[in-house]
Amino acid sequence: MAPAKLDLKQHIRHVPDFPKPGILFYDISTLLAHAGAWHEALDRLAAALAPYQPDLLVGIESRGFLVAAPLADRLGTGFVMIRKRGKLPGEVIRHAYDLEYGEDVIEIQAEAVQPGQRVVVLDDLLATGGTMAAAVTLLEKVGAEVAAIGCLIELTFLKGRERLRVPVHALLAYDN
Ligand SMILES: O=P(O)(O)OC[C@H]1O[C@H](OP(=O)(O)OP(=O)(O)O)[C@H](O)[C@@H]1O
Ligand SMILES: Nc1ncnc2[nH]cnc12
Repeated sequence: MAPAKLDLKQHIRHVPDFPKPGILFYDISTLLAHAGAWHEALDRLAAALAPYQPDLLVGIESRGFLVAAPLADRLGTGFVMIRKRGKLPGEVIRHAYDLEYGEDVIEIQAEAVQPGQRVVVLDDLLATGGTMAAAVTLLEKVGAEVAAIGCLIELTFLKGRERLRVPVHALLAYDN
């Protein structure tokens, strides 16, 4: 008999009312802290994303770095950071996007991606999709071909996927 598949959801901690009242926070710290579960999560994401044959993996600050960097090593690709305003040295390309109140700015180093390179973008969690949609727009601005998106967790009830025009691979889905 094949061994039972590891239930990765058992390694996600749910923290009510963080960072504000009414928000249920899906904490990946417990997954990262468990060597076997983290290894398995990376294995599964690597298997889902390898077929896109990316030249580069892109991680979104900050928890996206934790996913993208080890995965890039697995897939034998380079790793590129998308960071919040003012964190990256040298020439940067930026994209400003609207939040519920105000705006946010993300940046990438101007030379990080060559026009036409295939990239896969990673984050820990897809909620409203605002962060990921902004990252895709920024990558398109620098001429990248965004082949796919990967994340550990998708909050399906927020319908973030509907804002994205590229295939999305989420390891774990939560509908509330
Ligand atoms: O789909 P969205 O509604 O845009 O939300 C998802 C984003 O929110 C969280 O990042 P956060 O801004 O909390 O930054 P962090 O990774 O540095 O904690 C998460 O890591 C995603 O990047
Ligand atoms: N509910 C949530 N849990 C963890 N990270 C998040 N980022 C956006 N929403 C989140």
